Amino acid sequence: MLANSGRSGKHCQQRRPRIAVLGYKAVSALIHTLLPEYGNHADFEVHEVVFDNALSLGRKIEKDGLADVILSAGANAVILKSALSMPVVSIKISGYDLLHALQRASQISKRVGIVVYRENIAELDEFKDLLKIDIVQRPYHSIEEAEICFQTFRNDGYRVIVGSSVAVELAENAGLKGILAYNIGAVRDAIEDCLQISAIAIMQASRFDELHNVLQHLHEAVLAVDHTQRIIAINPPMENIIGLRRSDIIGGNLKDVVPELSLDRVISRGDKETEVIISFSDKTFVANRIPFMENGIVSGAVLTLHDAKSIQRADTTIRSQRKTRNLAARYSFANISGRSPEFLRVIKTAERYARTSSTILITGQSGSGKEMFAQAIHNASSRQNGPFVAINCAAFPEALLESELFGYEEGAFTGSRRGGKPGLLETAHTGTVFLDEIGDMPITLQTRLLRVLQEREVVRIGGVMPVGIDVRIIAATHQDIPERIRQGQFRSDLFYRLNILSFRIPTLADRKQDIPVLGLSLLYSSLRRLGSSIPADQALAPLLPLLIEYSWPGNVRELENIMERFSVFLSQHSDISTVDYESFRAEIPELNAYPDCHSLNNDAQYATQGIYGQDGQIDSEAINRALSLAKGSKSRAAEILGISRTTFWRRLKELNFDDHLI
Ligand SMILES: Nc1ncnc2c1ncn2[C@@H]1O[C@H](COP(=O)(O)OP(=O)(O)OP(=O)(O)O)[C@@H](O)[C@H]1O
Repeated sequence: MLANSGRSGKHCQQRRPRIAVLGYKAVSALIHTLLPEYGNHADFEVHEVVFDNALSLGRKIEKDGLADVILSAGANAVILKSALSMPVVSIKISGYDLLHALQRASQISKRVGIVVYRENIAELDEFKDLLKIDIVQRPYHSIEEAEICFQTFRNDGYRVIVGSSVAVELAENAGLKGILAYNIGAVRDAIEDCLQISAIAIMQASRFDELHNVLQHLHEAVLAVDHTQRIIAINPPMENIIGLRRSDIIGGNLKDVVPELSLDRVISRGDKETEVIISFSDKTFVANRIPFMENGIVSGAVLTLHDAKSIQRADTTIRSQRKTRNLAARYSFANISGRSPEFLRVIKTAERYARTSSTILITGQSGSGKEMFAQAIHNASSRQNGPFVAINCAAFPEALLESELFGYEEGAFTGSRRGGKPGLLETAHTGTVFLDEIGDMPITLQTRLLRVLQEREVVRIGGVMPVGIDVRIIAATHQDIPERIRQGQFRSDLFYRLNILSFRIPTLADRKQDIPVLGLSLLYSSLRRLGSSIPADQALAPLLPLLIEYSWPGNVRELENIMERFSVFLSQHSDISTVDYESFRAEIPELNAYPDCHSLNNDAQYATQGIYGQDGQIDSEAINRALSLAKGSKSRAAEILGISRTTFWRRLKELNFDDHLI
């Protein structure tokens, strides 16, 4: 039997089984007899206690984990088994033992009393006839009751009784002969049971230790219970959430320690519950409750808790990282063309702002380059590796703009996507949000946006849980916001929040000096895209006077448009000398508003030599042409030629222009 006791397993070798014996004198005497046989296989702690003392000691042993199993007998065993959840092995009175004890008793007297705890032994009547003795059974429930019982036996003339170790002790106290009902064989069997149970307990404990070690390194909060909801493992994040130390709650029952987190349902049903939203100590968690099975029976359950906010954040980060490529800003400051002093000032300001993290408001007419600046700022900022998300607030109906910006939870409205959808503010986490045409944002959404700017948190439509976001806002508008505020169309508090840093991009009409350079770069890239080899500068020259005269209500975007149309027109020619400028001019009626322009075909001769003349320098012809286009205004003529006034004057001097002209 010993060989089968499970002590050969790998885990069992880690430590010896610990057996606590809680019995009375006769039991401890038997155990001591067996110690030479079992002392090498297990550590025995023998305590001589009964009833309440046995119970309180048993509780302590269980709580402090002082033994793997308790070995007991009679009343003690009954009491301990009903009160403890740790294993309690009782010494069983076998029929043979009893027969043996009764036979010994019959040699003293033919009238034998049997005193057992609570219940009568049913088989005794058969022994009566077999041994031809008179047997009387008396159950007892307390020491006092047992003492009275022995007095009665003595008064009734009994001389010998058979019973448990307590009974034997009390009988002898009452002047009777006590014979122990169990013999050494029963105790040996009980010790063998204890060794087997301990081996399993040790194996489990070592599994729990491994589990415990793994759990210590997890970020999520984990707690495991056995099938009775006794807490068998817990990790530090869960200790923090519950607010109790591992040593205080391990071994305790989850239902008593933290009833709110009870795993009753999963244990009784055996079904897992995943991603359940729960509230615990004023926080929202996503909980998973998973039962674990052994041989098809639920043997315990695991609870994991994730801070809902951190999940949302991780989700947002994953989503935004996944989309980064699509959400990347294309432009940097290097792509921004323009040399006019006022434009250079704007670029400098924007570059300075890029180094900060504050909200920026860019004003300027439509097409003046607001988004381009926003992208350049993002790319020059510390957020350059985060997403750049742009939305035009004037391009959506209010409800759609709201769901695009703030996102929504599943079921927030009819047709909402399963699992909900994050808004752009969430998607832009760690990056920049460009809110174009903010001046056109409906006032109700302005209120929501203001809250986001103040709290740095977004609540999805239909949701309750705020999600923390780290975004930089760059807003832009062509509207006169102070005027919108006066009209009650814009919240002044939002304006102050947005207007922390601001700059205005001048209109193209206000910086005509930039037209040659901008026109050239736009035409050049457009021709390249079409695969045309026509030289952009030569092709552009004849058109420049017209471009400079034009008022550009659509700003750079309009210039970009016209340059694109021009490049398509040019790409049909293989040689610049064959380009018919008059017919192109007919294609762009808006430019024809320019009153008394020259015939472009006459100017086309300049195209072959570029805007600055044959040798790349501005020659007298070019100057005459520019002066005539500018109706004699020298600063205007300099603008037409795309040079500064100083350069223009220097060139006039070099070319010995008439003094009156100078
Ligand atoms: N300084 C510049 N250099 C080169 N290209 C420019 C410049 N400014 C604007 N653009 C080009 O002009 C077009 C319009 O610019 P952008 O979209 O940035 O203007 P916007 O002010 O944001 O317009 P809207 O207010 O209508 O949205 C873009 O294609 C951009 O590439």
